[in-house]
This record gives sequence, structure tokens and C-alpha cells, in this order.
Amino acid sequence: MSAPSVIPVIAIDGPSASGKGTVAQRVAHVLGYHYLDSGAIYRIAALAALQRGINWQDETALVHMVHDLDIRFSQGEIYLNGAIITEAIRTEEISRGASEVAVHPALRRALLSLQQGFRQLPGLVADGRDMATVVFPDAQTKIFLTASAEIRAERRYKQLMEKGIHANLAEILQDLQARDARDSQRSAAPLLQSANARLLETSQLSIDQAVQAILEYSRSDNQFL
Ligand SMILES: Nc1ncnc2c1ncn2[C@@H]1O[C@H](COP(=O)(O)OP(=O)(O)OP(=O)(O)O)[C@@H](O)[C@H]1O
Ligand SMILES: Nc1ccn([C@H]2C[C@H](O)[C@@H](COP(=O)(O)O)O2)c(=O)n1
Repeated sequence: MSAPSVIPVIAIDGPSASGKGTVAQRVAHVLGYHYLDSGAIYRIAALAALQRGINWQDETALVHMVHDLDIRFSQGEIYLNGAIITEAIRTEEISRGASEVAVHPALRRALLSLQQGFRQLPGLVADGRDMATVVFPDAQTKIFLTASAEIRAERRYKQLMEKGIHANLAEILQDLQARDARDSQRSAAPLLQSANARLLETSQLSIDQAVQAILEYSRSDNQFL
């Protein structure tokens, strides 16, 4: 069999707290691939805007701003203009802000090449909302990872409690549903299952089972390269 002519990508899209990040990082680790957390990039844009007093609705100012940002991912930390912001982008305020700035088409275009730059040998696992539809439409393996809103809210609740962060399950569910609606209903690159993506419903699956399913899909897709 001849070597693949393009750098392989496994694109994993899905709603908030569906487990994309956890599962994508494990798949990347097993395969020795690079990993792109595209949501972190929208979170950084929201945080940078907040720090500079730029309104999340101001598309022109946001686009201007992102051209001046130095974003780096290194050894598990995320840097913005040299400062570690790994935890600062995980607050509920920034989660909402990321979903709000992400509605702007010009901002999404401005962040496209940064994301595509992660496609490097030997391969990439990328997670987000539009990995399979817009950023890597030629990805070899496309997964739409989801779980019921109630299960996702419980997982997020448990995740926050484990970090010692006080949380309210009903509020988390409400917030997830609001973010799902904004991410799915926007006109620019909405969250949707790409026509050729496999649906992976993990409400009844463990993390390991989800990882194994994706590795299996990837193996099977690679047979046809
Ligand atoms: N199949 C699963 N079974 C049980 N828990 C899971 C499963 N998948 C993920 N989790 C847990 O759910 C929580 C949320 O997962 P994760 O942060 O990876 O979601 P996400 O989709 O990347 O979220 P976001 O889009 O908000 O960044 C984590 O604590 C993770 O360990
Ligand atoms: N490819 C992407 C990734 C993320 N977003 C937006 C929508 C999300 O609500 C927000 C935060 O993402 P998360 O860290 O929860 O994955 O960023 C997007 O529009 N496109």
C-alpha cells in the first residue's frame, strides 16, 4: 500500500461537555498525533477582549485584536502574549464569551489559518464545532461526539466539584442548553453533524469505550487511504 499523500486528521465535533477534549487528547496520545483544542482559541479571543475592554459583540475590533495576539500551546500550558492563561480561559464567564465571539464570521476567518497550522506530521486530532465541516473538510475520520444534555451537565458538575469549584447542577444544565442553542443556530459554521461524520453517542459509554470506538473508526478509514 502506498503512503498517504496528506497529513491525516481525525476531526471530532460535538456540543459542550460531550467529552471531546478528554477523548481527543487520549486518541492523540495513543496514535502519537498532535492535538488541537480549537475551543481554547475562541476562549482566548474572549479573554483577550475582556482584558482590553473590547465588547464581545464588536466584530471589527475583535478581528483587529486577534491579529496582535501571540498564542502558544506548550507542554500542557496555554500562553497569551507570554502569560499562562490555561486556567483563566476555563471560567463560566469565558465559556459564555467564547460562544458569543464565535458567532462572528470575520473572526472565524481570522482564526482559520492558526487552526490549520496544527496539521503536522504524523497527524492531528482536532476537536471543536466545525472541524469536519470548515477547518478540515478533508479529514480522514470525522466524528460527531455527543451525549444527552442531562448527562453532559452531570459530567461537568462532577468535573467542577473535583476541582473544588462550587457549582449548581440546574444552572449548569441551563447554561449548556443556552450554549448549545447559540453554537447550533448561528449562521457562521454552526455546530452540526457533517454528512460524512460518524455519530458517537456516549451517554452510556465510558471514556475508554469512546476512545476505542474512535481508534477503530480511524483504523478502518485508513484502510482506504
Ligand atoms: N464517556 C464519558 N463518560 C464519563 N465521563 C466522561 C465521558 N467523556 C467525558 N467525560 C467527562 O466529562 C467531562 C467533560 O469532558 P470534556 O471537558 O472533555 O468535554 P468537552 O466536550 O471538551 O467540553 P467543552 O466543549 O465544554 O470544552 C470531563 O470531566 C470528562 O472526564
Ligand atoms: N471549532 C470551534 C470551537 C469552539 N467554538 C466556540 C463555541 C463554544 O461554545 C466555545 C468554547 O468551546 P469549548 O472550549 O467549549 O469547546 O467556542 C466554535 O465556535 N468553534
